[in-house]
Amino acid sequence: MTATLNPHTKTSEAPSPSASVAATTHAPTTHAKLLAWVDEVAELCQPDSIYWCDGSDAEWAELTNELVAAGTLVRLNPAKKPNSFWARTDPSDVARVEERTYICSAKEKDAGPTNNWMAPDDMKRTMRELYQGSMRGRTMYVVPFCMGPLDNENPMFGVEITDSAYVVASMRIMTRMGQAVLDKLGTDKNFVPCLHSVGAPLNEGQKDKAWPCNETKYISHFPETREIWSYGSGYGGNSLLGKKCYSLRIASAIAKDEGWLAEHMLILKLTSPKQETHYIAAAFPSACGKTNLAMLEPTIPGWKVETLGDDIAWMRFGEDGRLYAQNPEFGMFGVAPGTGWQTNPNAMRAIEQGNSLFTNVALTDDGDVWWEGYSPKPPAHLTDWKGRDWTSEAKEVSSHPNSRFCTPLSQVPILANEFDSPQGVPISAIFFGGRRASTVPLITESRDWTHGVFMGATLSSETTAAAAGKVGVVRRDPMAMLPFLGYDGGDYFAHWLSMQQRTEPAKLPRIFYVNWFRRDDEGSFLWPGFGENGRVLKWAIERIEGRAEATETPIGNVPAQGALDVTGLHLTADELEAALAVDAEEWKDEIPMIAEWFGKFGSTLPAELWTELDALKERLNKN
Ligand SMILES: Nc1nc2c(ncn2[C@@H]2O[C@H](COP(=O)(O)OP(=O)(O)OP(=O)(O)O)[C@@H](O)[C@H]2O)c(=O)[nH]1
Ligand SMILES: O=C([O-])CC(=O)C(=O)O
Ligand SMILES: [Mn+2]
Repeated sequence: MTATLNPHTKTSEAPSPSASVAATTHAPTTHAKLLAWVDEVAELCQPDSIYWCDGSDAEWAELTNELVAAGTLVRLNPAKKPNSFWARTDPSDVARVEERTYICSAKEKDAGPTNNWMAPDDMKRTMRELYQGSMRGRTMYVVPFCMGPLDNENPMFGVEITDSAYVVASMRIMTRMGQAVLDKLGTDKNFVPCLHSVGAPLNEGQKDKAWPCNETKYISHFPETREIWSYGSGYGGNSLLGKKCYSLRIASAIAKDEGWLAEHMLILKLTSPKQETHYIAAAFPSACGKTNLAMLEPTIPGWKVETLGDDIAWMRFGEDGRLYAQNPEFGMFGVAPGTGWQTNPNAMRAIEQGNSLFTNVALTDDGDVWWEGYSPKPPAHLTDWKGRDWTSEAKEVSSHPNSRFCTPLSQVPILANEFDSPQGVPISAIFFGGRRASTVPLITESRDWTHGVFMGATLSSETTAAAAGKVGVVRRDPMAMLPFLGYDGGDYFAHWLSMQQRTEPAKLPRIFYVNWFRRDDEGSFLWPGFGENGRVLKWAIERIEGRAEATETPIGNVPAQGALDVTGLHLTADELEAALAVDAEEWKDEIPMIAEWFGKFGSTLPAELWTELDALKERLNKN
């Protein structure tokens, strides 16, 4: 193993070793396939050295020290945020790049109409050229990781090779990683190879940038061979390959083959004052409230939420025929702006304990972080996410709208004990939700599973800063998976519908559609959201328990008058009515948009969904 992790400390007179030799000589594994792959990548990318990550505290300390020395990280004041760091990216590398994300299935039709596609051989040829020598002057890190608990019956292994120490540090927070994973991998277990390079080789003596990246970016997935190749970006969803790339895009393809679901969902445990417990999974598009709902502090007395996951759920059938969910992740990569003591106190409590990376937020003069919504008033002076002086007079916000905190889930004070359970937790309800200023009511209950799948398949939301591109444009985002589907969307809907054949339909979770983001004519949110969303969870659970009243509408069941608990809430009757309203005219306007959306999928769109659309149309016209 190389003594130092940092290529920057390499003296210029030291000759570059032949990397491929180093790969196997000191490897802490005898897994032949893994060794061969590491050799192959080293030969292609030509790093100066190879380092196998063990996941230890000492390694974390060394990595972060070196990132501080390189100017990528700034150590925060330990009295404010112990063992934590501030990172600023290149201003061009701040979010997922959906335009540059590819599903390289063997056949184009298998990627479906919502994904970019290139033939696997063509993509590999293109990317091999880019990877050629792309790690020159750098260390190549080998990061063995596992998505989900290591004691799962079939642990889901991955190995990420990266030339970014920032990625290694982030992967240590986000996944179970290091020597324990290598040990479990043994000599021949399967793993998903994940190759990542920032695409910024260093010539002899060339000074590195604090945030190396490349204008050319590719985030490529090979669903049949279960491989991920990423190039050019160091940012979150583009570079932490265990997250969206593996746990959603590749896992969704695996799940389809094996009869389970890999979804963009939070998982929470809800306990009523009567000590009834229910587990709820909820899919909202990026930056639409998953982390917040997962950690909610209900305002209604006696109700309790505990967290299991804030972004991804893998759901498999248990022996009892119910769907059991597990969070494959180990950390949070949460949206910073808007996270504060008023909105998400549990996230703040987790962050306070430190051991975190903060990316593209602002830095205070006493070495703490700040972002819009962190506290009601900003400090007098900040260093903004671009490294400039910032005061409240500044025209721009201090933190990028997609700035993030990366924090261990173990620090969430309300983490449920079942978090590590290899069985997962049985899901009672699934919520689909989006960010819609109009049309979509606070909560609607589906009529049955097929109707619930229709709700998910037609889910729409305004785009957010979580992806590069325009913000605030309404688009269809089926099951909040539009950017994360590893195969054809029509086949995906069919897979969802097929759950009814895999168990007794009564055992499936009840599906609801929610919208925290409806606005009045002045543009203010109609519903206070955050902790008040506990009231909506309560109604859903009481529906399942058969205790709450609903009114049937053309789009599904909404809370009957008085059924939603609004005790103590400062909301006028008009405001409540507006939040819950189903406006048939607005919904009639949705019909052609849904028809156009469904039309995109051609023959793979299940006929049941067209039938649902026809039935909705009919109900609206009768209205
Ligand atoms: N008005 C309103 N805003 C909310 C609510 N819940 C979350 N938000 C805001 O929505 C933004 C994103 O919330 P998150 O909970 O981080 O979203 P997410 O779905 O976890 O996002 P990703 O991590 O990108 O997948 C933040 O600015 C929140 O403050 C709500 O109930 N009402
Ligand atoms: O993947 C990312 O970069 C961040 C994230 O959680 C999302 O966009 O949903
Ligand atoms: Mn989140």
